[in-house]
Amino acid sequence: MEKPAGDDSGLWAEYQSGFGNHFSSEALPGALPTEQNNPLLCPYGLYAEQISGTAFTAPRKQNQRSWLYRIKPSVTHEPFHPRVPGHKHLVSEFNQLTSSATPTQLRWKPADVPDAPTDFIDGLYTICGAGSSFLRHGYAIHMYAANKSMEGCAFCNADGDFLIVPQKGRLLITTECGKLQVSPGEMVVLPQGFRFAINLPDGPSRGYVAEVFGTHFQLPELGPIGANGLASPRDFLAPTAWFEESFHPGYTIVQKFGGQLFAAKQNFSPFNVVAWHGNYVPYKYDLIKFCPYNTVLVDHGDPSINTGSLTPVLTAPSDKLGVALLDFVIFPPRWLVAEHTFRPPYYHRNCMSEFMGLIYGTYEAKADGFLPGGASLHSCMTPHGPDTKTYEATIARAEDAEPCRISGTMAFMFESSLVPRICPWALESPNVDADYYQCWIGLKSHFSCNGRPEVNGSFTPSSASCD
Ligand SMILES: O=C(O)Cc1cc(O)ccc1O
Ligand SMILES: [Fe+2]
Repeated sequence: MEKPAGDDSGLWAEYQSGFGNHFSSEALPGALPTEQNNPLLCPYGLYAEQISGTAFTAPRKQNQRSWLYRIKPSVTHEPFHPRVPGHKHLVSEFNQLTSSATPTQLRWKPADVPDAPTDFIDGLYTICGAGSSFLRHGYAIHMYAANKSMEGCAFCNADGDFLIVPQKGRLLITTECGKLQVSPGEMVVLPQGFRFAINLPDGPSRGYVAEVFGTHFQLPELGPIGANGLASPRDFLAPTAWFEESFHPGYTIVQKFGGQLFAAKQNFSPFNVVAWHGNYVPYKYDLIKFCPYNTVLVDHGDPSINTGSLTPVLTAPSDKLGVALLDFVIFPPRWLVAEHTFRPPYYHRNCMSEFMGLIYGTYEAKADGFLPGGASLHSCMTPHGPDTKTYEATIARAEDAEPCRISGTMAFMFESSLVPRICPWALESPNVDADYYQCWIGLKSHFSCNGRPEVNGSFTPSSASCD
């Protein structure tokens, strides 16, 4: 049970801990049928309803479904119609009509939260992505900037799972399984199909969203690390049953279906699930609980689970062994101890594409310009690495690098094997940092044919060749 920080109104949400568990929860005693899933008459006169997150026939290890026992079934609504007003900035199919590709390094300054009343749905906008929600393969990366709670409506994403990373402002999320309070520094997964409503108790709010089509997030394998470390299953928190019975004329279900919003009216709250059980559930995780593993002698390990400073919290797998559709990776506070090693991220080109965001603090590879709430995108094989200031400062103190602690920072990466296409409004945004490339242009040659590289002195280009 957790008390919301800064909230003296009492407990807002109660949780159950674990990842991938078969949870069960009831808000009224005896509301959960215990002998079978689908009794002829459910306790309290409830309706039984299943939500399936995988095909019925998916292997048992991957199979995800939950049984919801509710006052009225979710089918009790008028027909869906395209929502008016529509939403022009959501994409779930990435092709030449919706988005474009560029290999250039991209960086965005933090977006301002709009002054006009904007809720989570209207404040959501797609940055980039790959594949198609219709074909059940791919992902979209969105951001949101909003200032007001959703009122009289619930959102349902038929396209994929949302992994939300708030950067500013708490999210009070009511779901069919119960409530979740998510603060900056935490993340939350709202799986495909669940209805939810987001309240913004702190007003101006913004953050990042990864959406995966056709698969779900799972914990990565630990390999030689052993049975413990990285994100611990018990630190994942799922809601407990919570319901309201309200006559609510004009309540709207807003369904994202193929990137388009549809609306359907009903006269009651969809948060009418009195009891539920199953392993298909929303959940949250506090990133500071992550237990990173890292280099203890030399070199900057590869950004992989075993050796990197870069360790996936969650991974959405592709069909290729060891290759992610989308990894969620964090760069948490930790000790750097490597000897005679360039400790920041190395310069690199990667067949995977890297979208990064910063929740708070500064990121070790960028002395300037990568700000909390901002973002960067380095697509497949696009070169990138530390900016000039970081490089020069690192080699200037190379001789006496003591163990040091990176503190007060939380950066993250959505890393994918599918190459993203970028939405036009993201490319044309006034927040695009047109001078991003300048952060590397100043990297000068330290090359010297004759011995040790010149580090602090001035460098004179030489026409001599070394052989
Ligand atoms: O590009 C980045 O900053 C992310 C990153 C960090 C790191 O430590 C190694 C590789 C990598 O892509
Ligand atoms: Fe990188």
